[in-house]
Amino acid sequence: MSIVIQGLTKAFGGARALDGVDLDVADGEIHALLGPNGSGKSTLIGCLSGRLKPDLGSMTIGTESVAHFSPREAFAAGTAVIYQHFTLVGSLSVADNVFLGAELRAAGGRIDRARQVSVTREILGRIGARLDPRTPVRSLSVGEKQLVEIAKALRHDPQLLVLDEPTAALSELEARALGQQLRGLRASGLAILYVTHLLSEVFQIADRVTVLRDGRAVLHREIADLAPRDVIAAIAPRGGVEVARRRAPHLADGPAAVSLSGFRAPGVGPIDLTVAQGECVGVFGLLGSGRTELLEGIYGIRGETAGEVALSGAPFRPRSASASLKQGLALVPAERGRQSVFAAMSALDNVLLPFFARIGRRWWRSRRRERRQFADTAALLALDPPSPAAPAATFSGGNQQKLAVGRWLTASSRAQMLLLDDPTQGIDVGARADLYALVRQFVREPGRGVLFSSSDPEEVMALADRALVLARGHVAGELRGDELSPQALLDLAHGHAGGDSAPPSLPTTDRGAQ
Ligand SMILES: Nc1ncnc2c1ncn2[C@@H]1O[C@H](COP(=O)(O)OP(=O)(O)OP(=O)(O)O)[C@@H](O)[C@H]1O
Repeated sequence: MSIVIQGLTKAFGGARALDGVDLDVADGEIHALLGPNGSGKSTLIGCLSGRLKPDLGSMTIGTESVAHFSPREAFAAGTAVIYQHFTLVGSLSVADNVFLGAELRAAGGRIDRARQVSVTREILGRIGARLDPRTPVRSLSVGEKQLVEIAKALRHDPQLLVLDEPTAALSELEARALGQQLRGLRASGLAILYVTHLLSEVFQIADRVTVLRDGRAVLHREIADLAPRDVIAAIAPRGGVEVARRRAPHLADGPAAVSLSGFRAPGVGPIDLTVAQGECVGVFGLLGSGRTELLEGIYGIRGETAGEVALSGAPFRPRSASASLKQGLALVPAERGRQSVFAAMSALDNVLLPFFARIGRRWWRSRRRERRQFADTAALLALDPPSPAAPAATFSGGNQQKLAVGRWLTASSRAQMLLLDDPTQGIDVGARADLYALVRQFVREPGRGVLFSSSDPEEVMALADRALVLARGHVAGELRGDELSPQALLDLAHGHAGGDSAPPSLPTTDRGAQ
């Protein structure tokens, strides 16, 4: 048994993020760790990596059993963690990144670049990655950077490799390739703990699964003995999003909430598109298809745009976030951490931010009303913890995303046209269903429209009335009514015109089917 965790307990203030968790990962096993947002997954990784000190319990890696690790001890014991956010230096080569801080030196103290390149090539070969170790990291795709992170971890011959939502930013093909590489590593005897929200991945690559809820392990079983619905039931007893659950599309023929004609922004266009009032339109595309560029272009934060845009019939020129907000056009960007959540501000301030913009610098604020508004949003989104005063930084990743999206869906929202870029990244299956319901409720109010982007066909199926498919910055097609299916979305996104020329084995997507 390579790693055994027993009775791991960790509280923040009075709240137990981990409450007596037992978990073991065998050599040569891929063990999936799932659970709703805020269930303790990152806390558990923090304890394994030495970033956090558990209050109780023990961790045994190999033969060494400890109550807590320092980061250095965790590393020495053979734990390597790969986070969602890369730790690479763009200006350095792949090999220099792999050896950063632990350079190989030739006699005389000079860095032995030739040896670094050959060792890196050998490690990359081990995971089947065809990458030149001399390439600067900045010119690599997201998927390739992920491989460099893995190579960097493997250089230290870890016993346990922990991956924290590794496919969140990957395209479908990259995610599939990563799956294969991990299977290769499993065959070499490595223990792998794989944190994800995507059930499709779990069923494709994991041997066993542990589900955490409220800091406790509520399911711990061989994957072969489970069906997806068993795992969903463990994560979200109230009910999660099921595969291709399709609502009746709203066939909007009312006035336009937003219309684009010959619209171009850097990396995308020309696009002709109308989102009618009352309509929720999905922009589907793989990574690099131009979906983020389109949304940010309309919002006015992508540099020069061309073509015509109208908001509720009135001509509009995208130029800045503040100008857009004034016109009732709001964007929730894809990278919440960097762009839209104010880490040091309280949860309440984060959610009610648009409302404050409206009342400006007025001295008067009704704390009671604010708290009520916050409580409504928190309840609707199952925010965990639902505490208004807690700084956003103390919320789990998925709960921060709820703050970012929830702020525009509150009763106080002044947004009429909402642009949502990959809105459920990092959000668990239960909260995802809540969020979809809220977006639909938002768009039912008079005059409103939603344009969202996604790389998950199931998300488009669940949320969109109609879908625009982008590929390489251009419109590959539009799907509505019965034409809209996961296969049709993927076919168009991959540049296949018809269903009979489908790309090989399609169940995987970069966000996965739920
Ligand atoms: N530094 C901190 N201070 C206070 N509370 C914290 C801190 N870090 C985590 N928590 C709380 O601990 C609980 C577990 O959070 P954790 O980040 O481990 O969840 P998670 O399962 O990784 O969630 P997600 O799927 O959203 O990433 C949450 O209630 C969170 O708010």
